Amino acid sequence: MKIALLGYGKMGKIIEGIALSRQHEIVLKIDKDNQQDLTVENLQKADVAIEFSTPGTVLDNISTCFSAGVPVVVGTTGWHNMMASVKANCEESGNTLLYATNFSVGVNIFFHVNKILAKLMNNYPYYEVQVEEIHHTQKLDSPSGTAITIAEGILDNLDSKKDWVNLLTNAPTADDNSVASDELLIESHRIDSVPGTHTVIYDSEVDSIEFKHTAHNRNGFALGAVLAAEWLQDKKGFHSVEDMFNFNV
Ligand SMILES: NC(=O)C1=CN([C@@H]2O[C@H](COP(=O)(O)OP(=O)(O)OC[C@H]3O[C@@H](n4cnc5c(N)ncnc54)[C@H](OP(=O)(O)O)[C@@H]3O)[C@@H](O)[C@H]2O)C=CC1
Ligand SMILES: O=C(O)C1=N[C@H](C(=O)O)C[C@H](O)C1
Repeated sequence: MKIALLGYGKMGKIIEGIALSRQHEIVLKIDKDNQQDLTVENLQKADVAIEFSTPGTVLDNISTCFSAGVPVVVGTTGWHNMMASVKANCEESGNTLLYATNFSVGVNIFFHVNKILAKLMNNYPYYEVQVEEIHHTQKLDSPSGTAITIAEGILDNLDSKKDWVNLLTNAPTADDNSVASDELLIESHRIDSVPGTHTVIYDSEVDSIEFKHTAHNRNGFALGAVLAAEWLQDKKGFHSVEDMFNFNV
Protein backbone atom coordinates (compact mmCIF):
# COMPACT_ATOMS: atom_id res chain seq x y z
CA MET A 1 0.00 0.00 0.00
CA LYS A 2 1.01 3.59 -0.53
CA ILE A 3 0.68 5.34 2.85
CA ALA A 4 0.49 9.05 3.78
CA LEU A 5 1.64 9.74 7.35
CA LEU A 6 -0.16 12.74 8.85
CA GLY A 7 1.88 13.51 11.96
CA TYR A 8 5.51 12.46 12.14
CA GLY A 9 6.19 12.58 15.88
CA LYS A 10 6.73 9.71 18.32
CA MET A 11 3.99 7.55 16.75
CA GLY A 12 4.47 8.58 13.11
CA LYS A 13 8.11 7.51 13.18
CA ILE A 14 7.39 4.05 14.68
CA ILE A 15 4.51 3.53 12.23
CA GLU A 16 6.86 4.32 9.35
CA GLY A 17 9.30 1.58 10.44
CA ILE A 18 6.55 -1.03 10.84
CA ALA A 19 4.88 -0.06 7.53
CA LEU A 20 8.19 -0.40 5.64
CA SER A 21 8.87 -3.78 7.29
CA ARG A 22 5.48 -4.95 5.97
CA GLN A 23 6.43 -3.90 2.41
CA HIS A 24 4.34 -0.72 2.33
CA GLU A 25 5.58 2.53 0.83
CA ILE A 26 5.44 5.96 2.52
CA VAL A 27 4.49 8.48 -0.18
CA LEU A 28 3.82 11.53 2.01
CA LYS A 29 4.96 12.63 5.49
CA ILE A 30 3.26 15.67 7.03
CA ASP A 31 4.39 17.38 10.23
CA LYS A 32 4.03 20.90 11.61
CA ASP A 33 6.95 22.17 9.47
CA ASN A 34 5.47 21.14 6.11
CA GLN A 35 1.71 21.12 6.80
CA GLN A 36 1.17 23.24 3.65
CA ASP A 37 2.06 20.08 1.65
CA LEU A 38 -1.13 18.40 2.85
CA THR A 39 -3.10 19.05 -0.35
CA VAL A 40 -5.78 16.99 -2.04
CA GLU A 41 -3.43 16.41 -4.97
CA ASN A 42 -0.58 15.11 -2.76
CA LEU A 43 -2.92 12.96 -0.66
CA GLN A 44 -4.39 11.29 -3.73
CA LYS A 45 -1.00 9.66 -4.36
CA ALA A 46 -1.75 7.47 -1.28
CA ASP A 47 -4.08 4.47 -0.87
CA VAL A 48 -4.59 5.32 2.80
CA ALA A 49 -3.61 7.99 5.33
CA ILE A 50 -2.58 7.29 8.93
CA GLU A 51 -3.24 10.27 11.21
CA PHE A 52 -1.34 10.68 14.53
CA SER A 53 -0.95 14.43 14.97
CA THR A 54 -2.44 16.66 17.68
CA PRO A 55 -5.93 17.35 19.07
CA GLY A 56 -5.77 20.81 17.47
CA THR A 57 -4.91 19.59 13.94
CA VAL A 58 -6.69 16.25 13.57
CA LEU A 59 -10.06 17.62 12.38
CA ASP A 60 -8.55 19.67 9.53
CA ASN A 61 -6.44 16.69 8.49
CA ILE A 62 -9.49 14.39 8.44
CA SER A 63 -11.37 16.99 6.41
CA THR A 64 -8.59 17.08 3.78
CA CYS A 65 -8.64 13.26 3.59
CA PHE A 66 -12.41 13.42 2.96
CA SER A 67 -11.93 16.07 0.23
CA ALA A 68 -9.36 13.79 -1.42
CA GLY A 69 -11.54 10.67 -0.98
CA VAL A 70 -8.63 8.88 0.73
CA PRO A 71 -9.45 6.40 3.56
CA VAL A 72 -7.95 7.48 6.88
CA VAL A 73 -6.91 5.62 10.04
CA VAL A 74 -7.08 8.05 12.97
CA GLY A 75 -5.15 7.49 16.20
CA THR A 76 -5.08 11.06 17.47
CA THR A 77 -7.11 11.53 20.65
CA GLY A 78 -8.67 14.60 22.27
CA TRP A 79 -11.53 15.22 19.77
CA HIS A 80 -14.11 12.98 21.47
CA ASN A 81 -16.82 15.68 21.53
CA MET A 82 -16.67 15.98 17.70
CA MET A 83 -17.06 12.25 17.02
CA ALA A 84 -20.76 12.32 16.07
CA SER A 85 -20.37 15.14 13.53
CA VAL A 86 -17.25 13.57 11.96
CA LYS A 87 -19.10 10.23 11.68
CA ALA A 88 -22.09 11.91 10.01
CA ASN A 89 -19.83 13.84 7.63
CA CYS A 90 -17.91 10.64 6.75
CA GLU A 91 -21.06 8.70 5.97
CA GLU A 92 -22.83 11.51 4.07
CA SER A 93 -19.77 12.14 1.88
CA GLY A 94 -19.21 8.41 1.18
CA ASN A 95 -15.77 8.44 2.80
CA THR A 96 -13.88 5.90 4.93
CA LEU A 97 -12.43 6.37 8.42
CA LEU A 98 -11.33 4.00 11.17
CA TYR A 99 -10.77 5.45 14.64
CA ALA A 100 -9.32 3.90 17.78
CA THR A 101 -8.43 5.53 21.05
CA ASN A 102 -5.95 2.68 21.33
CA PHE A 103 -4.78 0.30 18.58
CA SER A 104 -2.93 -2.25 20.73
CA VAL A 105 -4.26 -5.81 20.87
CA GLY A 106 -3.78 -5.88 24.66
CA VAL A 107 -5.88 -2.79 25.27
CA ASN A 108 -8.62 -4.03 22.96
CA ILE A 109 -8.79 -7.29 24.93
CA PHE A 110 -8.89 -5.09 28.06
CA PHE A 111 -11.81 -3.05 26.62
CA HIS A 112 -13.77 -6.25 26.03
CA VAL A 113 -13.18 -7.79 29.48
CA ASN A 114 -13.82 -4.39 31.16
CA LYS A 115 -17.42 -4.46 29.87
CA ILE A 116 -18.02 -8.01 31.12
CA LEU A 117 -16.53 -7.13 34.53
CA ALA A 118 -18.70 -3.99 34.83
CA LYS A 119 -21.86 -5.99 34.13
CA LEU A 120 -20.87 -8.56 36.77
CA MET A 121 -20.24 -5.82 39.35
CA ASN A 122 -23.92 -4.78 39.28
CA ASN A 123 -24.39 -7.69 41.70
CA TYR A 124 -21.88 -6.21 44.18
CA PRO A 125 -22.89 -2.59 44.80
CA TYR A 126 -20.58 -2.20 47.82
CA TYR A 127 -17.62 -1.88 45.44
CA GLU A 128 -16.86 1.71 44.32
CA VAL A 129 -15.27 1.92 40.87
CA GLN A 130 -12.76 4.37 39.45
CA VAL A 131 -10.41 4.56 36.44
CA GLU A 132 -6.80 5.70 36.60
CA GLU A 133 -4.51 6.55 33.71
CA ILE A 134 -0.82 7.49 33.69
CA HIS A 135 0.92 9.05 30.65
CA HIS A 136 4.09 10.96 29.81
CA THR A 137 4.21 14.68 30.52
CA GLN A 138 4.08 15.66 26.80
CA LYS A 139 0.52 14.38 26.47
CA LEU A 140 -1.79 17.24 25.43
CA ASP A 141 -5.20 15.76 26.33
CA SER A 142 -6.74 14.44 29.50
CA PRO A 143 -8.31 12.11 30.21
CA SER A 144 -6.63 9.82 27.68
CA GLY A 145 -8.80 8.59 24.84
CA THR A 146 -8.27 5.05 26.14
CA ALA A 147 -9.58 6.05 29.58
CA ILE A 148 -12.69 7.54 27.94
CA THR A 149 -13.33 4.27 26.08
CA ILE A 150 -12.86 2.31 29.32
CA ALA A 151 -15.25 4.70 31.12
CA GLU A 152 -17.85 4.35 28.35
CA GLY A 153 -17.60 0.54 28.68
CA ILE A 154 -18.35 0.87 32.39
CA LEU A 155 -21.18 3.42 31.96
CA ASP A 156 -22.87 1.17 29.37
CA ASN A 157 -22.83 -1.82 31.74
CA LEU A 158 -22.78 -0.66 35.37
CA ASP A 159 -26.18 0.76 36.37
CA SER A 160 -24.93 2.93 39.26
CA LYS A 161 -22.82 5.27 37.09
CA LYS A 162 -24.32 7.80 34.69
CA ASP A 163 -21.39 9.95 33.52
CA TRP A 164 -17.63 10.31 33.92
CA VAL A 165 -15.65 13.18 35.41
CA ASN A 166 -11.92 13.81 35.10
CA LEU A 167 -9.39 14.85 37.69
CA LEU A 168 -5.90 15.74 36.49
CA THR A 169 -4.00 15.18 39.72
CA ASN A 170 -1.37 17.86 39.19
CA ALA A 171 -3.96 20.49 38.20
CA PRO A 172 -4.06 23.35 40.72
CA THR A 173 -7.86 23.32 40.93
CA ALA A 174 -8.19 19.56 41.50
CA ASP A 175 -10.97 18.93 44.01
CA ASP A 176 -11.64 15.37 45.14
CA ASN A 177 -15.03 16.22 46.63
CA SER A 178 -16.53 17.20 43.28
CA VAL A 179 -17.46 13.60 42.32
CA ALA A 180 -21.13 12.64 42.82
CA SER A 181 -22.09 9.05 43.65
CA ASP A 182 -23.47 8.44 40.13
CA GLU A 183 -20.31 9.83 38.50
CA LEU A 184 -17.33 7.71 37.50
CA LEU A 185 -14.00 9.30 38.40
CA ILE A 186 -11.17 9.13 35.86
CA GLU A 187 -7.96 10.16 37.58
CA SER A 188 -5.16 11.30 35.22
CA HIS A 189 -1.49 11.40 36.20
CA ARG A 190 1.38 12.77 34.08
CA ILE A 191 4.78 11.22 34.85
CA ASP A 192 8.00 11.51 32.80
CA SER A 193 8.07 9.04 29.89
CA VAL A 194 5.26 6.58 30.72
CA PRO A 195 3.85 5.25 27.37
CA GLY A 196 0.39 4.51 28.82
CA THR A 197 -0.98 2.68 31.89
CA HIS A 198 -4.69 2.19 32.57
CA THR A 199 -6.27 0.66 35.68
CA VAL A 200 -9.87 -0.01 36.64
CA ILE A 201 -10.23 -0.28 40.42
CA TYR A 202 -13.21 -1.73 42.28
CA ASP A 203 -12.69 -0.90 45.94
CA SER A 204 -14.65 -2.09 49.00
CA GLU A 205 -14.02 -1.92 52.73
CA VAL A 206 -12.60 -5.45 52.73
CA ASP A 207 -10.64 -5.65 49.47
CA SER A 208 -9.82 -4.15 46.07
CA ILE A 209 -9.92 -5.59 42.58
CA GLU A 210 -7.46 -3.94 40.17
CA PHE A 211 -7.64 -4.62 36.43
CA LYS A 212 -4.60 -3.10 34.73
CA HIS A 213 -2.98 -2.68 31.31
CA THR A 214 0.60 -1.43 31.04
CA ALA A 215 2.13 -0.52 27.67
CA HIS A 216 5.89 -1.19 27.81
CA ASN A 217 6.50 0.88 24.66
CA ARG A 218 4.56 2.30 21.64
CA ASN A 219 5.14 -0.61 19.24
CA GLY A 220 1.77 -2.26 19.92
CA PHE A 221 -0.11 0.97 19.12
CA ALA A 222 1.86 1.43 15.89
CA LEU A 223 1.46 -2.16 14.65
CA GLY A 224 -2.29 -1.96 15.31
CA ALA A 225 -2.54 1.22 13.24
CA VAL A 226 -0.79 -0.41 10.26
CA LEU A 227 -2.99 -3.53 10.57
CA ALA A 228 -6.02 -1.20 10.61
CA ALA A 229 -4.84 0.50 7.40
CA GLU A 230 -4.52 -2.95 5.75
CA TRP A 231 -7.96 -4.04 7.06
CA LEU A 232 -9.60 -0.83 5.79
CA GLN A 233 -8.63 -1.41 2.15
CA ASP A 234 -11.93 -2.94 1.04
CA LYS A 235 -14.20 -1.02 3.47
CA LYS A 236 -16.42 2.07 3.26
CA GLY A 237 -17.91 4.27 6.00
CA PHE A 238 -17.04 4.99 9.63
CA HIS A 239 -15.46 2.14 11.61
CA SER A 240 -14.17 1.67 15.12
CA VAL A 241 -11.30 -0.66 15.93
CA GLU A 242 -13.87 -3.03 17.50
CA ASP A 243 -15.07 -3.86 13.97
CA MET A 244 -11.54 -5.02 13.14
CA PHE A 245 -10.88 -7.11 16.27
CA ASN A 246 -14.42 -8.52 16.40
CA PHE A 247 -13.91 -10.53 19.63
CA ASN A 248 -16.43 -13.32 19.78
CA VAL A 249 -16.41 -15.07 23.12
N1 LIG B 1 -4.80 5.52 19.18
C1 LIG B 1 -3.62 5.07 19.67
O1 LIG B 1 -3.36 3.85 19.74
C2 LIG B 1 -2.61 6.07 20.12
C3 LIG B 1 -2.90 7.40 20.03
N2 LIG B 1 -1.96 8.32 20.33
C4 LIG B 1 -2.34 9.71 20.07
O2 LIG B 1 -1.74 10.10 18.85
C5 LIG B 1 -1.42 11.48 18.87
C6 LIG B 1 0.05 11.68 18.52
O3 LIG B 1 0.84 11.06 19.51
P1 LIG B 1 2.45 11.18 19.47
O4 LIG B 1 2.99 10.74 18.16
O5 LIG B 1 2.90 10.52 20.70
O6 LIG B 1 2.62 12.78 19.60
P2 LIG B 1 3.83 13.68 19.08
O7 LIG B 1 3.64 15.02 19.71
O8 LIG B 1 5.11 12.98 19.28
O9 LIG B 1 3.55 13.78 17.50
C7 LIG B 1 2.57 14.59 16.92
C8 LIG B 1 3.19 15.25 15.73
O10 LIG B 1 2.20 15.95 14.97
C9 LIG B 1 2.87 17.10 14.47
N3 LIG B 1 1.95 18.10 13.92
C10 LIG B 1 1.68 19.37 14.37
N4 LIG B 1 0.80 19.97 13.54
C11 LIG B 1 0.52 19.07 12.55
C12 LIG B 1 -0.31 19.11 11.40
N5 LIG B 1 -1.06 20.19 11.08
N6 LIG B 1 -0.38 18.01 10.60
C13 LIG B 1 0.35 16.92 10.90
N7 LIG B 1 1.16 16.83 11.98
C14 LIG B 1 1.25 17.90 12.79
C15 LIG B 1 3.67 17.59 15.66
O11 LIG B 1 4.65 18.53 15.28
P3 LIG B 1 5.24 19.54 16.43
O12 LIG B 1 5.77 18.67 17.53
O13 LIG B 1 6.31 20.29 15.70
O14 LIG B 1 4.08 20.39 16.86
C16 LIG B 1 4.27 16.27 16.12
O15 LIG B 1 5.46 15.94 15.44
C17 LIG B 1 -1.84 11.97 20.27
O16 LIG B 1 -3.15 12.51 20.17
C18 LIG B 1 -1.89 10.70 21.10
O17 LIG B 1 -2.79 10.78 22.17
C19 LIG B 1 -0.72 8.00 20.74
C20 LIG B 1 -0.37 6.69 20.89
C21 LIG B 1 -1.30 5.61 20.59
O1 LIG C 1 -0.71 10.18 24.08
C1 LIG C 1 -0.34 9.00 24.18
O2 LIG C 1 0.86 8.71 24.33
C2 LIG C 1 -1.34 7.94 24.11
N1 LIG C 1 -2.54 8.26 23.75
C3 LIG C 1 -3.64 7.39 23.59
C4 LIG C 1 -4.76 7.77 24.53
O3 LIG C 1 -5.01 8.98 24.72
O4 LIG C 1 -5.42 6.88 25.06
C5 LIG C 1 -3.27 5.94 23.59
C6 LIG C 1 -2.11 5.57 24.48
O5 LIG C 1 -2.55 5.44 25.79
C7 LIG C 1 -0.95 6.54 24.37
